[in-house]
Amino acid sequence: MAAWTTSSNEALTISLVRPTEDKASLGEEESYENFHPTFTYPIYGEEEKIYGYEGLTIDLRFASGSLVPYLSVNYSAKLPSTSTVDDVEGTLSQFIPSDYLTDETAFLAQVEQDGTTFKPSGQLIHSYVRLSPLAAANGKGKAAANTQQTLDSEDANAVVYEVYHTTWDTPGFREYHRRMQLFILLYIEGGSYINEEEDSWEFAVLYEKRKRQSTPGTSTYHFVGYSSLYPFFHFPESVRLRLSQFVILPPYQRQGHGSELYDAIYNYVLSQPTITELTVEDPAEAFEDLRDRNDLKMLLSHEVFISEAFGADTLSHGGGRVGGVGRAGRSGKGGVSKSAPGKMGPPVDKLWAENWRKKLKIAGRQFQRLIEILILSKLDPIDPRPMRAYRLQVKERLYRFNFETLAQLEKSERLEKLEETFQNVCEDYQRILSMVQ
Ligand SMILES: CC(=O)SCCNC(=O)CCNC(=O)[C@H](O)C(C)(C)COP(=O)(O)OP(=O)(O)OC[C@H]1O[C@@H](n2cnc3c(N)ncnc32)[C@H](O)[C@@H]1OP(=O)(O)O
Repeated sequence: MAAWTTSSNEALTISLVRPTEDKASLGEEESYENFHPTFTYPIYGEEEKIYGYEGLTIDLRFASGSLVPYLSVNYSAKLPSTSTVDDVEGTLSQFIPSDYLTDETAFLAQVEQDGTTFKPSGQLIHSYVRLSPLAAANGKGKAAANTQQTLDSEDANAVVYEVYHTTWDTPGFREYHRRMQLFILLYIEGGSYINEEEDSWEFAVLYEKRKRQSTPGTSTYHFVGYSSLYPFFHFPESVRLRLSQFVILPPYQRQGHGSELYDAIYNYVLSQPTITELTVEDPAEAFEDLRDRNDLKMLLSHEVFISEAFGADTLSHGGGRVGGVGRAGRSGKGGVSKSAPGKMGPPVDKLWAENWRKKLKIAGRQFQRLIEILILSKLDPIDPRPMRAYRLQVKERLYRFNFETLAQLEKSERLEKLEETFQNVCEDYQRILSMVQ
């Protein structure tokens, strides 16, 4: 039986294919082809196994910009068709647009055409510049690599990345979304397709933009990842934007692109007067880390917030930073006297915190956690009074959050459980703090 059984995660390879000219300018370390999915259970079943083939390969390629798909299923031997032999192409085809290509020549022609015709649709909301992986590997522009923000987009070694905001009304976007949504199934545990009938969905799509050597002044675009966002309307006219799905494709992961996409969405939320809050639906652990890290960096670089939080002279002592972290900082020094005590306590001034939470449009529980993390970063563990106040503040939140479970326990058990949870939370906060150092 094992000989005829193949892991669907291993059999399926994904490629993002660029036009020949754009491929030629890539370095060896830049590979956008032949990577694997993390999950295929939504397609091939819980076991992620395909039965009935030997030497099975499922070659799923996408034109790197337009994401036009090409599918080719190959094998060295196949059992006679029975109900137990899987229909590899038939099964996968239910999850991709029906007009996928199976003719390689037609696909490669589409890829070449992409080079001159494909442009992202929607509204440009954010762009940033990175040193190209080739230049970084060759040690060019080392200084620029360390201070990405200062790299000029016109620099020959620069690659620009752009984030576009779209809705279903964006021309051509419905078709585009049908091509990219497969990545949600392949990379997000528990991910599923969103309902196209719901009109309100919004999206933020991230592209790499490369200059074309042969035609100065022109660029090609390559898909990096995206996020889907759902606005919940609240009476009378405010909106909570819920980040629902978020994916950066494997060749682009762990290079800071997820952080840029998240920041782009957050800044979009700040710029929209009707949106009051950014919330996140059921975040995966890796995404929680990304969110915590970016939210903390934002707070630490906010001079007014930090000076109010920890006292007016915090900044002059560099105290807004945790272990020396923090960007150049936001401008503005508002109304804090030199001797003003910090509002963080502990315990934190709740009214003050709630005003900042609203201003910064961060969801309630997330903001409470961020405040707790920041307080912990300043606490002297051997000073008993603030330690006690901190423990009570955190435990009060934990108690409310876990009320149903805790209320069923005996008092002594409850206290023990709360203390244990508190210790775990502090440990996790220390881990998060070490990520922003
Ligand atoms: C609500 C939801 O949808 S939850 C589901 C989230 N999505 C998924 O799980 C799908 C699969 N995973 C992914 O799509 C991605 O891995 C994400 C979204 C989780 C993270 O995106 P990434 O682009 O990899 O994140 P980013 O690069 O910004 O940060 C990740 C790491 O890269 C590091 N990093 C940041 N900037 C750079 C840089 N310039 N160069 C190198 N590494 C960097 C960070 O330190 C971080 O490392 P750490 O995780 O060890 O602390």
